[in-house]
Amino acid sequence: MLNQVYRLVSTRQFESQTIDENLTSNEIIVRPTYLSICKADQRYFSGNRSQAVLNKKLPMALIHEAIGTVVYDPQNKFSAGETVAMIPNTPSHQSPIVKENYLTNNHFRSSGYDGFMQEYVFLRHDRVIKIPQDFEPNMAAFTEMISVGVQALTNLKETMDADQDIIGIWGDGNLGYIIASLAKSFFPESKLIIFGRHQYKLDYFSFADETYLVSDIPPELKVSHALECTGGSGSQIAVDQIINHIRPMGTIMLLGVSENPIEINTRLVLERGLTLRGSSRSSREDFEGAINILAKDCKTRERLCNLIGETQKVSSIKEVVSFFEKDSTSSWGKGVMRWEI
Ligand SMILES: NC(=O)C1=CN([C@@H]2O[C@H](COP(=O)(O)OP(=O)(O)OC[C@H]3O[C@@H](n4cnc5c(N)ncnc54)[C@H](OP(=O)(O)O)[C@@H]3O)[C@@H](O)[C@H]2O)C=CC1
Ligand SMILES: O=C(CO)[C@H](O)[C@H](O)COP(=O)(O)O
Ligand SMILES: [Zn+2]
Repeated sequence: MLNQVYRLVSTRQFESQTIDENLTSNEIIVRPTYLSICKADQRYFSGNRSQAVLNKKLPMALIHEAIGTVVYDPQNKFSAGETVAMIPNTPSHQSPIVKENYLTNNHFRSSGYDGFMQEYVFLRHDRVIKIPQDFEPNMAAFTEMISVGVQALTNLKETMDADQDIIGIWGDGNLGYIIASLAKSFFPESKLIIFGRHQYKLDYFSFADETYLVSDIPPELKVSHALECTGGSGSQIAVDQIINHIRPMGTIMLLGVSENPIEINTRLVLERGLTLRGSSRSSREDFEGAINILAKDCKTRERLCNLIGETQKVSSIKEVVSFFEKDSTSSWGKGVMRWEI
């Protein structure tokens, strides 16, 4: 079957390429409908990766946050027209120890393998998951990012000590907001404090117990554990600040992506017995967890709808480029394309 794949070929330039695809019995065909842009997509689109990485990974279809409708399922596990979230990570084997999103020879769509900017997506059965009909589609489009939050909070719960008093989140943007929205499901008794750089963004976190501008944190304030959700150059400052505002033996979850290594004050990490744990991407189990939480808790669903930013129908490559440009300058929320190419 001939399929149009819309690949980024160079900075800010997409091309439609025709691929002849063969459906295997263990695969399903999905028509993408709502596609949500991640900061990782923006780094490729704007060329904010090393030339070596760009040479290695491009041309490549972007987008790893998307929902779609089932077109054909040879195993009839899904009916045509059903709405599904597509899981971007495709592991080639299982491990009793390593979670599927950390296995080495993974294929992660839009990171070396074609993402969801396609006419049709051919996926393994276990890489799609049903989305309840009452989920707002622009919010459901970023189920993957919500599943990343489930993975991070699950990892924190696995690693932290018995002190559950105060959970601190550094980062007042998309990832920080998602994790803050999920935190009460994981730590209902804990106090939630958000640390950000913009008061107008912190104002969205009205459900948190406290918020602070990072330029104005009381020196004596200490959190039990923290999640760093900043990335880029901000993460070095954030991690340094967390180390200075965390209790002994606290756990720091690292989620922000930086192009260059960051410096960490290891002397204080040792002195305070801190644990740093990386958390990246997510597994099918995290998608199931995210959907279960949202299906049961419409308040969290509504809260996450506050994260819907720019939305637009796109029916040409030109409109995709202009939407990426618009998203890159948007001050709040997730940009979501209604895919009509
Ligand atoms: N680990 C994973 O699996 C995933 C990682 N990510 C990564 O997470 C990072 C954040 O993504 P996203 O939330 O979408 O980005 P956003 O830009 O929406 O949010 C980041 C926010 O953190 C603020 N910030 C920067 N420095 C600090 C600091 N020192 N203390 C507190 N806040 C700070 C930023 O302010 P300002 O804009 O002024 O810098 C911005 O408002 C990115 O690097 C992204 O690639 C995203 C998805 C999954
Ligand atoms: O956004 C993410 C997951 O949702 C990851 O940070 C992203 O997949 C990292 O990929 P790359 O190394 O290609 O930037
Ligand atoms: Zn992402």
